Amino acid sequence: MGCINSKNVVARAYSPSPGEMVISEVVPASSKGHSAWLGPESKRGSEDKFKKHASRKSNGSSFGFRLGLAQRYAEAEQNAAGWPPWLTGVAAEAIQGWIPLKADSFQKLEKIGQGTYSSVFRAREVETGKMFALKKVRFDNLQPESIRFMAREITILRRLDHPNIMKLEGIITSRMSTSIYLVFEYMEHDLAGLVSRPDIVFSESQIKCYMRQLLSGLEHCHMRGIMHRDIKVSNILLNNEGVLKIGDFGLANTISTNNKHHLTSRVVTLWYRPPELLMGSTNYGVSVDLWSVGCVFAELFLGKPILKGRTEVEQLHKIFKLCGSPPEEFWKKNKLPHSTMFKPQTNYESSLRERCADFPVIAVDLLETLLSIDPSNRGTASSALMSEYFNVKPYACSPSSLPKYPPSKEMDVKCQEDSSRKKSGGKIREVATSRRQQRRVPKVLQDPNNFGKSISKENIPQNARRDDGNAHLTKGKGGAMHTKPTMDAMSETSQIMNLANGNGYSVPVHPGSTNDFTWAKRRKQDASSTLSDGSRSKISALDPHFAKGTYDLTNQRVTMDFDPAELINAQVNMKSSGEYKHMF
Ligand SMILES: Nc1ncnc2c1ncn2[C@@H]1O[C@H](COP(=O)(O)OP(=O)(O)OP(=O)(O)O)[C@@H](O)[C@H]1O
Repeated sequence: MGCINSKNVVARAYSPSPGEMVISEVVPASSKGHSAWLGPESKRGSEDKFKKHASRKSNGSSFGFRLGLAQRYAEAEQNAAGWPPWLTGVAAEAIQGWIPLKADSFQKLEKIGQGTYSSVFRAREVETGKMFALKKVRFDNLQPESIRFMAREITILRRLDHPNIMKLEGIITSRMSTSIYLVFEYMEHDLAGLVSRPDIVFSESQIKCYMRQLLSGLEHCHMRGIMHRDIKVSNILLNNEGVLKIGDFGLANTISTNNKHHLTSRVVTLWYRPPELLMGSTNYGVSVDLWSVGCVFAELFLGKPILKGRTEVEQLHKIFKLCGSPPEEFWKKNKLPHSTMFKPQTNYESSLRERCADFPVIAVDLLETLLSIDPSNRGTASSALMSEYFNVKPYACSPSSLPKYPPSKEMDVKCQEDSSRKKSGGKIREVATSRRQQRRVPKVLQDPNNFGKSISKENIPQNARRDDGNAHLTKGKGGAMHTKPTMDAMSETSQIMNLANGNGYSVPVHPGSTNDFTWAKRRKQDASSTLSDGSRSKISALDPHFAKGTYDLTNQRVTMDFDPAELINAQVNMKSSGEYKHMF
């Protein structure tokens, strides 16, 4: 093993062929360079050793022993490179061939993004002055499943290499650290920020330009066997050169080719979630992303989300009203877990063409395909790119001709909304308070350790709440009130537990909502309600039951048996221990 000095090195993954696990190389950041690195040589050394062990014909136990030794050797090598043992111990493949970047190589600037389970900061690389985005991912380093879940985002990002996919430049951590920052190129905007600006109206050729880039990035993901599972405007980033990149692979997963593996249906942010997931499908494919792309496409024209449900029931109701309720064959063919519960008694005709009367007809043709209730009718990213929409005038403009906007992010929009709310004062606060009270009543959380036993939000220990310590109900982008992440994650967990346990289905119903989904309300089996911020994804490494319902990249079933409240507790403690305070 060579001398290792991680200072000022960047870790880059080479372009693997489709489906191949990434083996990466590490190169010095600059010609001024710093000493040796854990480069191909040293990696090759360990691989050769491994092969030697593996190729020798020996009995099973001896092979297992040697394999264990090889893994330990690789782990020790990674620890020596500066990776923390809690990471190398459970997710060595995610960081294979890379060296951690050092925190003091970056000057942390302002916060530019607040995801449900991450905070994103703008940062300047000290040596080059170049801007980067640092995403601090929340997870619990004491829980292997939580680490593995977080590492999955890294492994997936390293599998991808395309101009329209956010590139992972490196990872900041250290042997002593309990946290991780993912280092990305800095992007000035996200599509949520641009779409919600009233002064920005996209032209047809601009929309085509964005859509072409979005579909190209997605085509690459799908061809590499990855489904994103959280396509939405705030996960679509843009730089000042007009280049669009798909970001946030926190919920991404590999495509299950043989349909043997059950995937979780608790993915994709509500407003962008396809009907099959709302109805509990567990053997879906890349078409879930195409539905979300359809929602984004419509939002580019409308300037606001096309399907803004406040609950899962309402979301599905809105979908059927817009796209038409599916024919009888659909229900027979798809056999979705909750179809009997969600099958509407009234048949709806599609109202998409009326609703999109102002869009170009050719755009609605593509939109109709993407927003097909039946996933098999949505086509693929490649077929969308080849559709007539892109082959008629006005053609897509070139990215470089797109106007330059002042930095606009989802977070900026939220801040503006917050400050204008504050300015407008008491009246709105009153309304908000009464809405909050209204919502608090039915919000009952299932104790994940005790099926059927309900615990109210107020009973959740203070220190199990998220470190931002904000009020638990805030106003979302679209104005809908929503619960804060911990509550979301825990309520999500309880629902998953309900389903997994065959406890029936807690149909989420918005109090006082007047939608005509009475058939769903009638089937409600308890008072639980999932009130979501439809613009936020909700599952993460802090939600063990998400991991439970999904597969890691080695297709191993993930099992977990710990209490999410404890897990969150542990994380709060970890944060307050201050080990990392010196860093930023
Ligand atoms: N490379 C980047 N450059 C600039 N801003 C970024 C970058 N990556 C993320 N952001 C900003 O941070 C926000 C949150 O990032 P991201 O979606 O990766 O986090 P998340 O926790 O998964 O969010 P969510 O819960 O909304 O899915 C983005 O919407 C975007 O505004």
